[in-house]
Amino acid sequence: MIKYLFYQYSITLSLIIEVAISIPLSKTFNYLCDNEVSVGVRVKVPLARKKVIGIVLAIKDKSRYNETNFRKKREDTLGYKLKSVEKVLDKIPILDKSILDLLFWSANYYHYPISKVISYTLPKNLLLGKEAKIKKIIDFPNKLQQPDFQPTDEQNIAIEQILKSTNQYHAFLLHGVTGSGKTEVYLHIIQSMIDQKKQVLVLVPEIGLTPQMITHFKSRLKTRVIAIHSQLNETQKLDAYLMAKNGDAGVILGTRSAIFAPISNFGLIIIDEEHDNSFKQQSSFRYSARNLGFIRAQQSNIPLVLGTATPSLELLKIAMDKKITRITLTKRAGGATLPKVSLIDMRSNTNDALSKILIEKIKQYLSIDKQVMLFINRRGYAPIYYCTQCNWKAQCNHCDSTMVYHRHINRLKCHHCGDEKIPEHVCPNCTKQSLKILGYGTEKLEETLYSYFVDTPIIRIDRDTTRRKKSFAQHLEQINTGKPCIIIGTQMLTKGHDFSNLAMVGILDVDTGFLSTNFRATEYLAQLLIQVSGRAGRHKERGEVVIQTRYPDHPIFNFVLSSRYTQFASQLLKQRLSAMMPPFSHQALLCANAKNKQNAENFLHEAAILLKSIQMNSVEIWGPIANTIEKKSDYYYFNLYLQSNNRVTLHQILSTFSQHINKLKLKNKVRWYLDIDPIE
Ligand SMILES: Nc1ncnc2c1ncn2[C@@H]1O[C@H](COP(=O)(O)OP(=O)(O)OP(=O)(O)O)[C@@H](O)[C@H]1O
Ligand SMILES: [Zn+2]
Repeated sequence: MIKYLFYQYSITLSLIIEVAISIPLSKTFNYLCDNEVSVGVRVKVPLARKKVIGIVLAIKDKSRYNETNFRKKREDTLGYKLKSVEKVLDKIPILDKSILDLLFWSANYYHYPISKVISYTLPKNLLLGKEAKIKKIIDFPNKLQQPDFQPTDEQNIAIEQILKSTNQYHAFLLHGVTGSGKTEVYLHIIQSMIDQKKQVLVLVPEIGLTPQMITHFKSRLKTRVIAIHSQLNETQKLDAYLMAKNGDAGVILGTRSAIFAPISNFGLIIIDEEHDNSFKQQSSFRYSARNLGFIRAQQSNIPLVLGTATPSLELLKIAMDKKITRITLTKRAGGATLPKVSLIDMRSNTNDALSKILIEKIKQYLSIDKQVMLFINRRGYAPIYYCTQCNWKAQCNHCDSTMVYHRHINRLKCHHCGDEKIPEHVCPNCTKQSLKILGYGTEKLEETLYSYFVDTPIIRIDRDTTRRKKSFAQHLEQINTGKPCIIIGTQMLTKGHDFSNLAMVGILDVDTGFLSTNFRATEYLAQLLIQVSGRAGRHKERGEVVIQTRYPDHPIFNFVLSSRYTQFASQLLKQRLSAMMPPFSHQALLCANAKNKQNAENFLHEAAILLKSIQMNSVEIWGPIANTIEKKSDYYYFNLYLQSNNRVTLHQILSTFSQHINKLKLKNKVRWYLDIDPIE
């Protein structure tokens, strides 16, 4: 009798639930569940012969079962027999409604399966079924340290204006010149949120910026500050996730993936260095954390502040359209002025990395105990290893690219696939002993500088010298002592850093930016030049910037020399408008790659035919076109571009396409992906 009652009880509670499982499958699965269950909790379910963890996405049938329709309901729409959930792992949902809304929105917009979106955004330990419990809570309270200055008038206006719009969606572009003290504005608005018991999410582009930003925030804010980024171990990741979720952390600071952090009492989102490309993920789930910032702020009905000295054309356009409020900080804080910028014409200079004028200037600044930074965006010793007799070049066997010589390991390395080899001694083509290196990378620059400045510390910061976990932080510490030194910096050093004794910046090699086929290259170059220049002279004495170039007549320099980024950007916007390119139109990219070149290209031909058959006026299709680097790691890459003035139409065509993609004959012979709002 007892058994019978139990049986009946469980029948009356059986529900059909939809579950997302973190396996590389795009679809979701239906299960029967006999227990109380809510959307967003984890469940353990049978799949094939395994037991796996999944997240409940929906309760599909709320009507409870009775014996008459019991048999019918145990099958799903395709007639498959449903299996039962083995265990419900959580009482409180791991993903609450607000975060699920964001994940569904993202899956839909990026045409990426919801199960994969979830497994990308959830800490691994949760996906493995571990208990949702904090192991080590971050220390609090912090030792506070107030600054010895008051906000400037411009900063005060910015703070007031933003604080007027709390408790509602409102997007602000905080456009402040380099060194204008945007961080100070952030700190004031964050503290005001904390006082109202709200949590704040802060996104920064570069992982290297997080430790110093965390220290700075901890010294100023009366709240627990936590970091979310890829260098945390799995326990730390779970702890951070849960501290954000349960409200223990007042500030959640992280790189792009932190946009998916669960936040219970959301008050504000800040995205620093909004223009930076690292907010767009360039593999698997190709989302833009900056664009999702807008969606998340709208869904949570809170303000969004995007700060930068060099706004992206996207943001300048929506500022023109009055969809975002632009606030400007026109002066450097604390009395500093913008640096003096000059050009050095390198056309008469042969192959030397450093012009004589630049070497003289470095000497001058070091002699008055200042620091100097040289920017070069190429790591390794030399980018080309070639034969002076027959012009043979060391190429990667797997990619369409030359191999870069790295002296400290005496290897040629491919920067695309990571392949390495010992350099040949004789030319493999003409067998002569006439092999040489050409060009400069950070390693060779370091060596050259040593020959001129024997006693000066040289700090090289690139991916090779910062591979170890704490090495970047150690280098920064050394710079922050303020002692005279020469810093060799790559892209990693361009953003956000505030070195108080850095007086001069030399920009050695940006000319490759003029040769790029990407229509955004000039925009990026202008941003890079202004950002790198912006590291000089941020405190008191005016700094100096010297740019070496073989294209001194390029119009971009007119603007950069006089720090007129906005005017330059408006010109670029006009060009984009007349060509109807983004941000005046919307793009998507279908990329296919395969070991067999023909398959990759033909798959896109098939795809183009399918897309054209969907009949959407106003969507243009171009391609297939071979990728700029056609072969990477033995795979051939081809692109098909879709463009439309109407975002909705573009997404409709992509949805229909996704539903019919199984019809494409070559589908299983290629790897393919969709990239929405591509930037490369
Ligand atoms: N009101 C102020 N008075 C004096 N100094 C200030 C003031 N506000 C900020 N500063 C100082 O000015 C320097 C630059 O500030 P911050 O790093 O925030 O600039 P930023 O706007 O983020 O620049 P970038 O875009 O180049 O990163 C910092 O050293 C900061 O302490
Ligand atoms: Zn390679």
